[in-house]
Amino acid sequence: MIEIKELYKTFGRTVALRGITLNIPKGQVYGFVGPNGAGKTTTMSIMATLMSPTAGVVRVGGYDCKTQAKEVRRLIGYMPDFFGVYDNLTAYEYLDFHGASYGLQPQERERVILQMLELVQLTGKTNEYVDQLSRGMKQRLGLARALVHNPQVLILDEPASGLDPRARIEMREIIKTLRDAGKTIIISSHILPELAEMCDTIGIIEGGELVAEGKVQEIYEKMRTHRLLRIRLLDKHEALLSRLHDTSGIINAVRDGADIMASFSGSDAEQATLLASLLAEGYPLVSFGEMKGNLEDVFLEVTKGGGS
Ligand SMILES: Nc1ncnc2c1ncn2[C@@H]1O[C@H](COP(=O)(O)OP(=O)(O)OP(=O)(O)O)[C@@H](O)[C@H]1O
Repeated sequence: MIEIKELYKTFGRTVALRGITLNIPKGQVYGFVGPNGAGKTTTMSIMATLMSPTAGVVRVGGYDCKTQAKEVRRLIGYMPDFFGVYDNLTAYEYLDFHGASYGLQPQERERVILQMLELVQLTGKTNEYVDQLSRGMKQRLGLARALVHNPQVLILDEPASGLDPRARIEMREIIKTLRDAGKTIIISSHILPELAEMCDTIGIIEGGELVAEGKVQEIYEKMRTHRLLRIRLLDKHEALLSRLHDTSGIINAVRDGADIMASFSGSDAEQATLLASLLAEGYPLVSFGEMKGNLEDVFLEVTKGGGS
């Protein structure tokens, strides 16, 4: 449904995108993850036909975002990361204005707007002024706006940013409903564990490049350069620490209460050998296990030193 090929974008001397290539099949939820300035907004703006690429091609539903912008716009709903100021417009009027700009006839518009307000749980705020809504409500209204013309593809730029935990959960639930309705969704965020739960595929972008892509677990496996071991023992902690510091493959080892945490760059076989040796050497081990990281750990590892 979305095809990005060798996408480059420069702003003067700043190279914002350096050859991004990705494909998003119909009905998929794709999470775009990266630090500030990585290029998420730039990529999404190009998809939304608001910006032209310097080089490369972006197609939505087979239409070229640069040369067939009108066709692309019919297919997409875009929710930018900033919500503009709309003095003196109620939530209803705001959606009515956008519905009209998509050419929806008054009767149809009314039906769709009421349906959208219900979807984003703003039915009770129909006649409230937009500027008086909370940030979470404004974000939901922005989502309703993006949906007014029933687009097949949704491009959501950090829809949960600045929201409190409860508002984030509400936004996530709405996005799940849209996913279940078969929309193709591309969503960017810094809220990594939430993306992991919602998305089929995650793309990690840094410095204008896609540095990893795949299912959450695949990325984790692919990008992991070392594993974190948690070793619990009855005593001999200091002895084990110095033993580990002299062990090849151990990058670092620290004490954490009754446990020792060690980062280890060896293979499964080397890990098995280490465990067997420690037992043979008489360390009173209670447990020896590998800690599974979440997407946040992967992200930090992948993008270390980048962004902010
Ligand atoms: N209009 C512009 N003019 C000049 N430079 C720009 C412009 N838009 C973006 N950039 C630069 O392009 C790079 C990518 O920015 P972009 O906004 O796409 O990142 P992002 O991943 O969306 O970051 P954030 O999470 O902060 O929104 C940054 O270095 C940014 O400063």
